Amino acid sequence: MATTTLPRPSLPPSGPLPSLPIPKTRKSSVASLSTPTTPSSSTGLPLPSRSPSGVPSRPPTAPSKIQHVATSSLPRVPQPAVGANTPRALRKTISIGSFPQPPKIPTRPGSTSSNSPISNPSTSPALETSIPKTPNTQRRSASHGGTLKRPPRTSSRANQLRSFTGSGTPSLLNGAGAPSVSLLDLPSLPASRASSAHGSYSPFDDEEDRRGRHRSMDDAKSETSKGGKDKTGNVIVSVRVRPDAPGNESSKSDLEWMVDGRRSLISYRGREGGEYIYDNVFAAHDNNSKVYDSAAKRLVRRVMEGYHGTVFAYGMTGTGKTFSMQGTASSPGVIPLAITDIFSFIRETPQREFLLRVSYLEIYNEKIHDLLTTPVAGPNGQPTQQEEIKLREDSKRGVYATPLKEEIVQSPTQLLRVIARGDNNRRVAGTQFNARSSRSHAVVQIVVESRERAGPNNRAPLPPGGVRVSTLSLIDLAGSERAAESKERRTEGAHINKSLLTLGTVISKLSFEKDKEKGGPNSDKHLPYRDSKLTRLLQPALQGNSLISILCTIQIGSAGSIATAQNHTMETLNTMKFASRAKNNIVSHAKKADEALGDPGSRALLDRYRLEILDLRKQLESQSKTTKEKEVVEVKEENEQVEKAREVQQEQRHEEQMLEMQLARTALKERIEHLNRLILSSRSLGVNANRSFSSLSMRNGELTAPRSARSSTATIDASHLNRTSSASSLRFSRASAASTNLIIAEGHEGPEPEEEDSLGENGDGTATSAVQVRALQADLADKNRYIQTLEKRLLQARRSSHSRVSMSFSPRFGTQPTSPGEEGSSEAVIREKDAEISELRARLDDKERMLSALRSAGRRREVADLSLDTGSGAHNSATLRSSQRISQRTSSGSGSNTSSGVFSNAKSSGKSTATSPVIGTRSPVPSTLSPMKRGSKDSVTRPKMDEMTKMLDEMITERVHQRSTSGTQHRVDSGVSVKPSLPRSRLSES
Ligand SMILES: Nc1ncnc2c1ncn2[C@@H]1O[C@H](COP(=O)(O)OP(=O)(O)OP(=O)(O)O)[C@@H](O)[C@H]1O
Repeated sequence: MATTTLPRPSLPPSGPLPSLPIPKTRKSSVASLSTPTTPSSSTGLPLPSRSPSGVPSRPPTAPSKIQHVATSSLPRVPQPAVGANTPRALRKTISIGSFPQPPKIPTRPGSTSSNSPISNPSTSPALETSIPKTPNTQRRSASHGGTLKRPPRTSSRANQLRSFTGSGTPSLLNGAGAPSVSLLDLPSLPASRASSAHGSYSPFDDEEDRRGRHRSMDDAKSETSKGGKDKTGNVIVSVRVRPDAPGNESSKSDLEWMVDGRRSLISYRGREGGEYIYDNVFAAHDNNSKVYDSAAKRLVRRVMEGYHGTVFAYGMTGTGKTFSMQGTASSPGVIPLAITDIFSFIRETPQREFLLRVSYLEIYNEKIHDLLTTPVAGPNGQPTQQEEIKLREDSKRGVYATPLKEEIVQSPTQLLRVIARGDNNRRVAGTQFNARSSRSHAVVQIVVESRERAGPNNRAPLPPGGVRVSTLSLIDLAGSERAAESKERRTEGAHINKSLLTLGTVISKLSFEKDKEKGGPNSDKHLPYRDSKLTRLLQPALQGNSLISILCTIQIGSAGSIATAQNHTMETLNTMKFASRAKNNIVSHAKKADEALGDPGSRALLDRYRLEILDLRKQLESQSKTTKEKEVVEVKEENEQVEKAREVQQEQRHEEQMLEMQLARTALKERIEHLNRLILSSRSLGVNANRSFSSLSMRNGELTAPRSARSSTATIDASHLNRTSSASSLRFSRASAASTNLIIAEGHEGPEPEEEDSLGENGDGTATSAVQVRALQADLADKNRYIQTLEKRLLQARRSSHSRVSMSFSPRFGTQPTSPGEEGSSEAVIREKDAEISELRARLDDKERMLSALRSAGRRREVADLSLDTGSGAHNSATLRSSQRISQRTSSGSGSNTSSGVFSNAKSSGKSTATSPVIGTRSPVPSTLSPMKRGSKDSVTRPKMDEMTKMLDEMITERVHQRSTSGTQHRVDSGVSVKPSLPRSRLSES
């Protein structure tokens, strides 16, 4: 027979999640939820009545009756007392309605309920000898021809296989058990039919389910009142009969079986025949939905409420275990329907929050494989070996496989996909009995975490109450099978059989546990959980920590051949016995899982995630806070920086401005001081040595003679008209005008320095000083104005180079100081001014020298005059002096109007009618001097005067020539317009 092993897809493995825990609270009590079961009552299952030899008894005439009785109207038949010593007599059933009520089954020989009409295969004397052999012994026997007798053929197959719908027999699964005993009979939340994945639910089912439950409970009550069987309650054992393959002829053996689903009874009339009553019996036509509803639905709901639950399918290969657990698209099995219910429950329980994680493993050839982890291809292309998964045990988690991948799921579809992925990875192969036989035990574990949802007013970090963690294990066992043809199949089969045998053995020996509790003779018997991975993994459940639902699948059809029929019968009987032992021996003390209170180290992801979420939220908040603060700080800093920069800029600008101002002020002050110094020295020079020439002033950059000086000069001129030649005066005037830019009238006879001095010294000295002071003041005012003008120009020059100067002085920009050229322009102006001042000083010096020369010439002339005018000239001189004094007095009193004073004085004397000697105009010879006098005087002194004048003229001309050259040069160089007060025409003349 060709066998194929489905290849596993090579997907990258994902990191394993924490392994699934299996709580191990073997000795926990469920007193609060269910009344303790006594050993006798815990055996609960009505088992087939057996003959003393151990062969189940069967009613000899039942089949013929069964087929004619309507199941709905079946009356209950009084239950015969069957005990260990009950004679092996088949219960005679006239009709289904006459089937007896399920008897109480004695748990062990000598038990108080040993009068149960149905004996326990594992404990009844009839089975004492056979049970140790089962299942392997029996299988071995069967494979060697079988030890079981062939049941007598009593009826036709059609009649025998007739099953009865409706559940007249009390069972835990269908809710018929005593409500106070079975957790699985506790009222559950109404089923959410609408949530069924494939619409397998219907209102009819609901109604039927309710009716069935009510009916069953009534039955249970009546049974209890009748002293009927007790049940373990938390363990549900169901048997499902697989329909025969279409086209198979019915064999005689088929007719020996009778399946009564309504009463959860299977009757076998062959050898070792009898009646087997379970919690549920599903006939061939029962669909997966019914199987789930009756065998697993309540268990799943209990799991959602916090109990651990285990559902597993057990049976011979090809009998429909996988079909029952997984189902098909049109008929979903226990696993998909459980998933649907899980999410329905979550939807119906808004007061709690849930977290689901799922793992999927298989035990293949006694090795555990993670079906959710896909092996990765190694360097040689071959898939790398998966890390070995081991079973571990600790007090908190019980027995668990590690490392095992767990996936958190959030929807039924997601969960179904995960499981489908695991199914794809499961090892299946074709065998003699199943084209797609599961070669491994597959365990789906769904861990349900739940906790009370926090109310809107709850401000605690975690919701009140802890996290409850429960586990739903859905196990599809590999089928027991006979030796296969291929070595691989044989090896697989050997492992499968071995593990199943161990499971059977453990379950068989579970009765010893009861003994232990009671201190019975078998209390020291060892339970070989560790003999197989399967039993080791199931240990917590088998020890009673979990609600258990066992679905045993059988096939009673002959499949066409006698050999097959024989084989089937033996296997079916073995399976049925296994189911009976499980029902009788497994005691579940399942209780709700404790709520782990906010333990971060606990395996409850809900708590860990909650705490992590809290932590992350805090981090996020602090981060966003920090970010905000940072942003604020950054903005602040930016603003501050901008503000600072602005302030710095402003400060720098201010500093620059201040510096500039300071510089300008300093420069101006210095300049003023310098100029003042210069002025002072110039004034002092003028006052002390050059009184007449110090009165030179500058108006608007032009050197002019102050009026006082002019007037005095005019006066002097007038007084000296008779003594100076017009030519020399003219020459002097021209020379001095050229050298000093004085505006002196052409033709004006130069002043008589001696006379002037004598006027000051010998005449009205006070008046002379006042005139000089005024002249100096005017001169000073002129100079100040000139300085102001210069300062203004300096300021303008500074302003024009403002930005460059700022840059040069700004430390921020680090630029170089102002270029020498720019600075030079200011300096040039200053230099120029200095030069001008120097020039002026030089001119003053010249004038001084000229004055000295004139004075000495005057003295010499005076000496000459004195020598000539002996006696006669004294009167004229005195008169002249007198008139000069008057004139001087008048001029000093009139101030600026000196000339007019002079003229008025001249008019009053009646000596002068000539034009006034206005400075700046050619002044005619004063008329005060008579021509005769002048002529006589000139004739005497002319040679001397001419000589002196000539000498002076030469000196002045030379000097003027030098100065004019240098002055012109200066003016050209500096560009400063120092206009000569003399008109150009006159200058050119000079
Ligand atoms: N109740 C049923 N109704 C219809 N078909 C069924 C039923 N039970 C089983 N079958 C069919 O029988 C065949 C074998 O069933 P399945 O593979 O579920 O057996 P198994 O017990 O899982 O076998 P194995 O132990 O070898 O895996 C399948 O084709 C399945 O569809």
